[in-house]
Amino acid sequence: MQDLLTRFLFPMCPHLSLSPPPPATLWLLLPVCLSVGPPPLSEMKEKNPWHSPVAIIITVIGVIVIVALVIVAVLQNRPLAQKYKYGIVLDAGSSHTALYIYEWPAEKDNNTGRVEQKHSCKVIGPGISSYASAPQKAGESLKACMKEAEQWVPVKRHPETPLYLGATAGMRLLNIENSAASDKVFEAVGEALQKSPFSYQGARILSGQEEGAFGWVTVNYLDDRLSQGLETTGALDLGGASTQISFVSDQYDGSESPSNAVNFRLYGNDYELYTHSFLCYGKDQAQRLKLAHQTQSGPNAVEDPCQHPGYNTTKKYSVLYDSPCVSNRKPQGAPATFLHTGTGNVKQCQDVVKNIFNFTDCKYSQCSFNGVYQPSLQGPFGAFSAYYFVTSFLNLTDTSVPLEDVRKKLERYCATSWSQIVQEHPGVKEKYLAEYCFSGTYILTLLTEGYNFTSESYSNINFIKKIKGSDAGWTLGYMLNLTNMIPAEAPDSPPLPHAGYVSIVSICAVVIFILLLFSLRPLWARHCKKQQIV
Ligand SMILES: O=c1[nH]cnc2c1ncn2[C@@H]1O[C@H](COP(=O)(O)OP(=O)(O)O)[C@@H](O)[C@H]1O
Ligand SMILES: [Ca+2]
Repeated sequence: MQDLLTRFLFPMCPHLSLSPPPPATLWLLLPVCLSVGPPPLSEMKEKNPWHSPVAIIITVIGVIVIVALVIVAVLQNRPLAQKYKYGIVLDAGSSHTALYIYEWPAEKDNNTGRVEQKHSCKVIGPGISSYASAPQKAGESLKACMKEAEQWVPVKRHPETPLYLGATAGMRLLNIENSAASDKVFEAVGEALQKSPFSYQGARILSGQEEGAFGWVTVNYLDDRLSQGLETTGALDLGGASTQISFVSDQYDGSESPSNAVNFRLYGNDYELYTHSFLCYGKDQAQRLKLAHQTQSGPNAVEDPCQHPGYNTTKKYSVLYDSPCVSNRKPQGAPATFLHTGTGNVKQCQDVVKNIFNFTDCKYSQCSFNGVYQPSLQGPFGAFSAYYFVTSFLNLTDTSVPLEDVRKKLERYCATSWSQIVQEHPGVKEKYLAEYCFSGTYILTLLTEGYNFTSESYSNINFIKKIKGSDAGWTLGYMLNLTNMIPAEAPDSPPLPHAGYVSIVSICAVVIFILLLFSLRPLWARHCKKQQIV
């Protein structure tokens, strides 16, 4: 460009200098060149054309315009001090409650992948359904985490921050068992949350379908699959009282078993999701189902292949049967307690676990278990919550390891004596330690026999806890839905990023300026000639 100027424009005004100026000053000389004609020959020696008022004014204006253009371009593109919005969701699960704080840039709500988990807080104590006989305590238990949330959300954002509480299978079961008690727990929890400075939006029980579908939304949102219209990931959630499976299958259009269909239109794409929640098939209730089955044959003692050899505990029948999942199976004339001992045999454990599933009744073209329709599995799956806790403890999260090797590893673990297990894991709660052998076996049985994962499709499962720093679970999907943060249609975006737009406008301005100079060239040539003649 500068070369062009030197070769074509500068010679137009030979009166300005005998030799071309350095390239950097060429641009500044242009307006001067244009504004001042060559002075009469008589004046050439005494009057410097640079001192003409018109030249000075035009030079100053030119410089101001260029500087303004650069400032505008720079200011427009500087990273803005980001403002954030917040949302809080309490996951009132059967075993415990957890609080999640989400954060997203205030101006860009609609952009996918923008909402992130800022903080989480684990409520001390059991799940809210365990407070049926003392509901006030359910409300009190949340206070510490609510105080923590007040520290994490900036004070000026408190009144506009929505706060939701969603309860899952623990409260579903309490509601079945004693709906008055469940109402009282919600009352107490509502009272406690209303006292917080946040915008409390209510507490309710999620349906199993919602729990499954919002888990699927979370996983796919965090993976940016929804906004980009990519193939989706299925979601497998294992809780304490229920378990969910959700995925998109080409085979499923909702016509067979419509009750399993959830339809979404997200970012301009339609999704027909298959989802099912199995109440009582979370790992804690599944353990009860299994024990209920085992106690049928001999009510005084249970020799359990799913417990480690040397495990020996006395358990209360009243505790085991205190759940609608098993309450109708209590053996007649059962004693108050039974002796629970371990033999540590995975193959036998698998057989006992299989007893809690019904694989025979199916009125559809195909089923998972208990007569529930399930289309053929498709695509990758993210398995979270207790799927992750158990497989990570057992070092079984690597699904590229053949299923046979996974089973062998589990066999060795279960056959280890209880005293050795306790000794090797001093920091792990005994409640969890006592159940990993069962939970590992249950997970493998549920996946392979229940959902029909094969040795090949098993490797499509990813055991995950977090995706890009946010926990996998239903809470984020629930909040995105309630705050309308995922648009049904893809948001229109400008064809060019801002920096590109500014650059192109600047280049165009310069090109137009140069073309203008070229078009004026003959005029100037004539003008210069005239001056010389005079
Ligand atoms: O560190 C852990 N190790 C093993 N299991 C865990 C750990 N933390 C949580 N869990 C289990 O994860 C499950 C979480 O279930 P949740 O309380 O969400 O029930 P829900 O989803 O059925 O309502 C429970 O079975 C709980 O015992
Ligand atoms: Ca859960």
